[in-house]
Amino acid sequence: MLPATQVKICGINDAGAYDAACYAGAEWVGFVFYPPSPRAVSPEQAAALAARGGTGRRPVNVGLLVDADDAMIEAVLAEVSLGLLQLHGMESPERCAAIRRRFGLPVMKALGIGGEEDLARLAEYAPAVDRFLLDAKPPRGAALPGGNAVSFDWSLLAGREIPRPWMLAGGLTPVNVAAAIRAAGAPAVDVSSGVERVRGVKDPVLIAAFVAAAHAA
Ligand SMILES: O=C(O)c1ccccc1NCC(=O)[C@H](O)[C@H](O)COP(=O)(O)O
Repeated sequence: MLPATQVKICGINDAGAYDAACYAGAEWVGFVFYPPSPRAVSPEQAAALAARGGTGRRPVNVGLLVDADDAMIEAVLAEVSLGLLQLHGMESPERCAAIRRRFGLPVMKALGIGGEEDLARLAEYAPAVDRFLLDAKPPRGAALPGGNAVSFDWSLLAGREIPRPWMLAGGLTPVNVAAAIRAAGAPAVDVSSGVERVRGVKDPVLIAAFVAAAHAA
């Protein structure tokens, strides 16, 4: 039997969402350390959420950073234990490699995919990262570099050899995630807006529905 598609719930910022992700069996939870985001948490808030127990299997904690300097990463890691750093800004391959080296943690680089030219960047980044998050490009004028509920053409990834483990993101919802997994051949998926009814506020029912749909796909 093929392993189930793995799931990351991004932008966890309250206990109900954290518990729902654990209970549903999500493999990763993402904490956004980017103050302009409505989903942002402080390192202390993330630590308190990650310390919650008795809610099922514990997911891997992912720290989402946007062009963070070393001091910021140090401040986060001083408070919360992370298993993966998600770099969601304009970090170069050299910067990704430097972060991986300095902090000794696996790095996932987020790349916006709009066409073939974006897929060519995968080879540039592959030696410097452990995983890719393939997301939609932010719409023109968007306030955030991710988490914008926008999808891209999933068929761009069909049959493609991606040089690192990867997850699909961008505009996924409990309703479309199974189709997206099939179209892209995604081994893992990431969601933020699609499990919110109000921007920045996760809905436990939608989290459960999303994880169930992805695991069953
Ligand atoms: O979610 C945010 O607020 C955010 C802020 C800054 C950079 C990235 C951000 N989110 C990135 C994610 O990991 C999202 O899950 C991914 O872009 C998909 O988002 P969505 O389309 O909302 O599911």
